[in-house]
Amino acid sequence: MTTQQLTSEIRKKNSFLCIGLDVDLDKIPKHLLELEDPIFEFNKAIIQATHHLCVAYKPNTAFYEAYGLKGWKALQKTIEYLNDNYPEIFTIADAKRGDIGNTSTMYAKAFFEDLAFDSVTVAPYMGKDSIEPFLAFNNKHTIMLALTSNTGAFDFQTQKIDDKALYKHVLETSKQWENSERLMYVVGATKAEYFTDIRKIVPHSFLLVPGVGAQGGNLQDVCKYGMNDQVGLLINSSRGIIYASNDKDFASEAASKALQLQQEMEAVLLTLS
Ligand SMILES: O=c1ccn([C@@H]2O[C@H](COP(=O)(O)O)[C@@H](O)[C@H]2O)c(=O)[nH]1
Repeated sequence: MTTQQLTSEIRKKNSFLCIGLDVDLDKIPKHLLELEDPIFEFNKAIIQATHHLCVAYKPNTAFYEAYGLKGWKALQKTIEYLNDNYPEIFTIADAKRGDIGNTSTMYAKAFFEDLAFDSVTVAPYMGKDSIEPFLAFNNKHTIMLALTSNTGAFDFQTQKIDDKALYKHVLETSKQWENSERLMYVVGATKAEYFTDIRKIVPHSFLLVPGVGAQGGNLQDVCKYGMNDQVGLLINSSRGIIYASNDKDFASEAASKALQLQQEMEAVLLTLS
């Protein structure tokens, strides 16, 4: 999917919501556990109830890898279900990969070719030759951690090298890499006060913004400081939506939570036009 297609979907749905599919078998409704593939059945019900309210889904691969082969199969079925039924929806494998070049190429093949995700998250720590193999894939997007939502972000990311915060070095340096127009960046919603500086470095890039909902990030502040003239934001909520209820009404309750966020987004978008 191209960024133009993503932007047009945002305009069509008046939404830049990304729903995180972080499935924890201890948190999903008990009646699903009797089914052959509870993880996929949970995802399918959430997707059916919310697809008209969001433009992206983001399974975090940790929640699938934790269940071994059956978890990986559920991830595969989920992405196939999305691509077959909702090809207009942007898909993100939140896997935070990155390694020496030949290994990164295999990670990229796993997520872009085998699983056919539109994008994958990567960690910048190993530098240019660990990320360029992902960027080599046409019409795919590589979403690099810039300033994360957790408190540990202050351990390294905001520390200064030559009087400049490390996350700024990450943003500036990555812009020089081959096919850097295929990069997007992760910036936590809990770091709203940093968005103005970040937009000075990457004014046109899409930012994936986790941390709204369960982590307490503020949607209005993120929009105020992080939005560009193409919107340029994908705001993620996982637990705040998918675990709105752990009873038989889980999908409709998830849809209610997604609707609240979509309506807030629509109100923001109206002020732009
Ligand atoms: O800085 C980051 C990077 C990734 N995440 C991931 O996003 C979701 C957030 O889930 P919530 O339940 O909405 O808090 C989860 O998969 C994280 O691993 C992040 O939170 N912060």
